Amino acid sequence: MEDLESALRSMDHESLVNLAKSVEAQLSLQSSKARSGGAAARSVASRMPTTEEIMSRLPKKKWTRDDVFTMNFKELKAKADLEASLPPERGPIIDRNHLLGTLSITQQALNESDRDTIIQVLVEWPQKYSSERLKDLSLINVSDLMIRKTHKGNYLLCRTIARPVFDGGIGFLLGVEDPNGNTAYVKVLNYALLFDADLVEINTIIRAGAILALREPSYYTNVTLPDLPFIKVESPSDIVIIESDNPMLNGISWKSELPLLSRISRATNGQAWKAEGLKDFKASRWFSSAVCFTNSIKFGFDVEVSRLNRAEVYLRLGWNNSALHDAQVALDSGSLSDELQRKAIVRKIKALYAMGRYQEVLEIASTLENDKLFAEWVTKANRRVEEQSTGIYDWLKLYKEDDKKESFSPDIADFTGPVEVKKNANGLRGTYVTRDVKTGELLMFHKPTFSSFHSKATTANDLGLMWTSVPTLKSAADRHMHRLFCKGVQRVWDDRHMYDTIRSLYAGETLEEPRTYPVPFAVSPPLEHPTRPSVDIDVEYLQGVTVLNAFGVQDGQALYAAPSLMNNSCMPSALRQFIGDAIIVRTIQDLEKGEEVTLSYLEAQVPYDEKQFRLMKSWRFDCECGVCKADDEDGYDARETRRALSKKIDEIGERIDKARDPVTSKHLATEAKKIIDDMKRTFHEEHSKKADGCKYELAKPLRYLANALGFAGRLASDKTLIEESIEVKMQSLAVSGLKITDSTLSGAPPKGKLPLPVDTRQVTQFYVEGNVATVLEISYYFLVLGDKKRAKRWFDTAVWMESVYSGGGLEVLKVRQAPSLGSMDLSDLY
Ligand SMILES: C[S@@+](CC[C@H](N)C(=O)[O-])C[C@H]1O[C@@H](n2cnc3c(N)ncnc32)[C@H](O)[C@@H]1O
Repeated sequence: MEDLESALRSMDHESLVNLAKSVEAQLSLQSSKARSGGAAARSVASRMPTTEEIMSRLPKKKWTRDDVFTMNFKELKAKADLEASLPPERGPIIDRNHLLGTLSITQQALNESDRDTIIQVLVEWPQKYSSERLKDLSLINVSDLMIRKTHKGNYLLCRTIARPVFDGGIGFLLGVEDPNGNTAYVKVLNYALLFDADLVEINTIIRAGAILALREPSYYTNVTLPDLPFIKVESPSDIVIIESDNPMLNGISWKSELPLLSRISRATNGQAWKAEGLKDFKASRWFSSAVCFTNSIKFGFDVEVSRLNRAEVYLRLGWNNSALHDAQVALDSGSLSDELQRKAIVRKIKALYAMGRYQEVLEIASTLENDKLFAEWVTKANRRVEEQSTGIYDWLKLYKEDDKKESFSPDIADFTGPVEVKKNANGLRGTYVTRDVKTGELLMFHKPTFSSFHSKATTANDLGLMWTSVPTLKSAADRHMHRLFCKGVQRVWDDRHMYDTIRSLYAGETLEEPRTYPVPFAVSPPLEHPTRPSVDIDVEYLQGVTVLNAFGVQDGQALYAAPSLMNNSCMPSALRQFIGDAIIVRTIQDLEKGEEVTLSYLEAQVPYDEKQFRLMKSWRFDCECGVCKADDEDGYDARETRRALSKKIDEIGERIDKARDPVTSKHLATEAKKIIDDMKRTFHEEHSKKADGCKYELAKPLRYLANALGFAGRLASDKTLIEESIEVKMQSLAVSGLKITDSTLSGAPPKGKLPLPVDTRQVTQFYVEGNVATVLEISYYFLVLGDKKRAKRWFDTAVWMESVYSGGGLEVLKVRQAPSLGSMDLSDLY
């Protein structure tokens, strides 16, 4: 801090007070009025309005794309467009002390911020990134910078004059100078790899005195501090950290002296860099550890060991391509001892395995099968090869592990079934089956492209985030989506093919058209240096893809490539589920070759108006599936009545769950029945026909009613009530999309081997755990009634349903339906 402190000391009292005021002004302004990304703000916690609140402001409204666009973004976009239309102008000369003082005070304010502090970030339009090679750009200086201009064809060479300040949100604030000693203020946004870093790591990557080349920099006015315009670096690939011995510095001399602190490097020889690398490795500072080992390699110290160490660090960062390369170079050196050679082979295998190149793992490991470790790799890789080609997995083991572990990432090979991506007649791209498939067929089981578990997120550095992205037309009141995007930056860092794949996913209506999916395979070169990504990262596109395609998984969020290409239907043909952070997509109805595979983006029970609003707001389309059309035709007033009745029955449901005697249960059943009858009247006559019987909002109320009837029936040994309960349970399944072919309650079932009492060409549209439980309850009630045959048929139906949903059958049913099975003795049936 010496440099900042001495700068502050050199200012007189009045300038200090003014400086403090201006920074405060900047901070408080940002709390009430969002500003361009990356600055701290003290403010009270605000929250996003609920759907009810939004809808109450605009009742009886069918949401259009324009409504949603207008709400927040039109004005912001107009402002950004206006700013962009003004001519560039020369900025003021920046006073070094003012810059250093601002950085220092900002750091102080951040240190003193409490947990309630929320950073408001407004991501403006468009975010820039350069795709020109540094060597094709020509040098400019600070005095050449023009405000409101992106300096195409140029790079700015500069070095930092203070430690970077992480603003707690999405940016690092830097003070820099050019070789002439002229200073500039830089905001480096989206440098995701350092957001969870500690000071040691931050200062290793961008140390005070670091030389930077900023590719095609953009210069902006600072509205709150007009004498501090800033360079905004939005893509982490635009900031190139230059080593002091880089030939491009030949002939460059720096006019001003570096402050003392900046002259102190963390290490000055290879041995010391290696030791620092090991220190960082032990402290899980992977990124800076990779930089330290890169330095020890450069100094020629213990090169192959350092390279192998770096390979291990790369594996931890998910940079498998570069890890593979390092391990291979070490092996090719021919200088490894037996022990190091073994390490190199293991790292190579780990990298190949992580990339899904199981055949290559087998080729290497099978020649070393006498070694126990390699024999295990052979077993694992063989299993993965089989999974990849057959789609056969040990579901029972996976579900059990998922039950036990938090933040679980299963060790599986990705499987993709008979699907292809193509456009329909309206030009909408989607996923289609390439052959006839049966209900319950596995279409995809994929590990995430990148994921972020909430429980694993470190919050040591950052403050709350209120994030509004104009390009993606999205806002978020927490940092989970932003964290996922950061994982995306890390994921594409050393993987060109993955980056191309991201570019082929839909990023929203305001951004470029996605490229064709799937993309041809591209070999990625290994990282030249850990701080230099192999791709030019279009952060705006990556953000768009992340917010539009992310799936919520247990305890986090994840992005998957192929599953992002499925469109929505509220009568979906497939269902997605998760085991840990891996996604499973299965059909829930028989499909003919060429039919579309659709998922429901929202939960079944969401009422139409909320659904329409959420689909429009988040994905900007109006769903035209049968259920939505039928619900739309019911009319707003009928739907409003239905919503009010739904709320009412939820209250009765709570009382039903608490009831302990048959009289109360019977009484509640009568109340529930009346409300359900009223709800049924809110669906117009043709609704069933148009929506294939689906009336999702009735499912839960019917279950409440059935529970009340069943409870009363069992306690009072009243056969009629139990039968009534079975009947209502069947109705609750039917309104969820199950086609019941035998709803008889008594009498002789047909002779011979009986089919199930349901049409197995389609299962309920949603996997609500309650659905399988409901079928088990029907089975149990038949058992109570002494009808073992029907009990068995319905039990077999539950096993079939569970197999459709999970691929697992009876044993998986026992795991997933353990709570239901624990409360009913069905052991006679299996
Ligand atoms: C996750 S993507 C689905 C795949 C996308 N169609 C593509 O080409 O990559 C979500 C976007 O697809 C479009 N979409 C999904 N379901 C739709 C539907 N039922 N009708 C119209 N557009 C839909 C919307 O533009 C939505 O924002």
